[in-house]
Amino acid sequence: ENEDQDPGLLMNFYKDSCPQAEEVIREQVKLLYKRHKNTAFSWLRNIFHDCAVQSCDASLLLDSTRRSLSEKEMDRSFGMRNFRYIEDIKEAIERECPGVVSCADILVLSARDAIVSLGGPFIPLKTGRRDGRKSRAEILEEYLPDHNESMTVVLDRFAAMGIDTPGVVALLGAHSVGRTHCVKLVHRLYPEVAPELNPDHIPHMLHKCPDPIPDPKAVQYVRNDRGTPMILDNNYYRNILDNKGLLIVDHQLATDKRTKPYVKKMAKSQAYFFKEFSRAITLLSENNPLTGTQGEIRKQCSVANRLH
Ligand code: HEM
Ligand SMILES: [Ca+2]
Ligand SMILES: [Ca+2]
Repeated sequence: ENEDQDPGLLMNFYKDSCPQAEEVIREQVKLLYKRHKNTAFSWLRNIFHDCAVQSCDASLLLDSTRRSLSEKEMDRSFGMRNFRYIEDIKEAIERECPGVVSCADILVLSARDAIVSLGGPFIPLKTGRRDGRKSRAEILEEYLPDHNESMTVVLDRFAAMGIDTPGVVALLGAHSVGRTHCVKLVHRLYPEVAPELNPDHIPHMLHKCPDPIPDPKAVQYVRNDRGTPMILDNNYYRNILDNKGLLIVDHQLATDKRTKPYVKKMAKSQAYFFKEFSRAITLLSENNPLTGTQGEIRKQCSVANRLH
């Protein structure tokens, strides 16, 4: 193993080994989006949950085994969905170039293409990531903030990846699409409604989450952005300034004096939001990857390769 020959991440890493790789992923993401719009939310959430937990190494995609618990089973991953469709993308790629393109790169590029499907910016991203061999479930909570985390902790966790305050504010803009299940919200509604919540938003939240202890099997949720639920735009910032943020972390983003100035700026300018979002997604996507001869190219995204 010669470390000097590892070029690390590169633009179009597969240009010789699998020239059609990025195109195949783009087509698959588009096809899946046509059939199931919410796949795009999942690809966007995946890049956070994989890359922020130590490395963009597709550890998130591994299923539980007899020996180890999957990251997907952890409470922080609550509500994550559509993992089986990542395998469809992987299978399409394997048909073209078997054993060449990592699940880690598929995860990152599917997020990139999902952002475009949702009306967000096109973000050029490097490739060349390799797949990790183990779940990081046991350390996941050290990296992923909880929904009611303090802004100090949130900013610290992102700063450790080189993502600054405007970058964090922009990334949380991902909550301009998708949904939040009632289990993550009822503590703001019962026994008393959180006083900071906008009174115009409360009846809707109570209607969607009528039980203080939601049945974990019932799919009860509130859309993150009632205005433009399917579009990645700066409406999220207007919502949170209007006290319509669903999670405590969303609300704090609009009130903490470190983040509020950027929230206001992004609420005013979609262009500024997109610029900061693109920069922060790039940093997130390059967090501590495995490259060169590290890790492996998984055959199937949900299981590590068998060693002989
Ligand atoms: C402090 C950081 C964050 C916290 C605490 C957080 C927490 C959450 C929670 C609790 C949900 C609701 C899950 C559910 O009930 O189904 C959610 C949804 C979502 N999050 Fe985050 N999040 C954070 C940052 C991010 C980032 C950085 C991204 C992407 C760049 C992201 C993308 C999403 C998306 C797209 C959804 C909707 C998923 C769907 O509808 O399937 N989040 N988040
Ligand atoms: Ca990971
Ligand atoms: Ca929106």
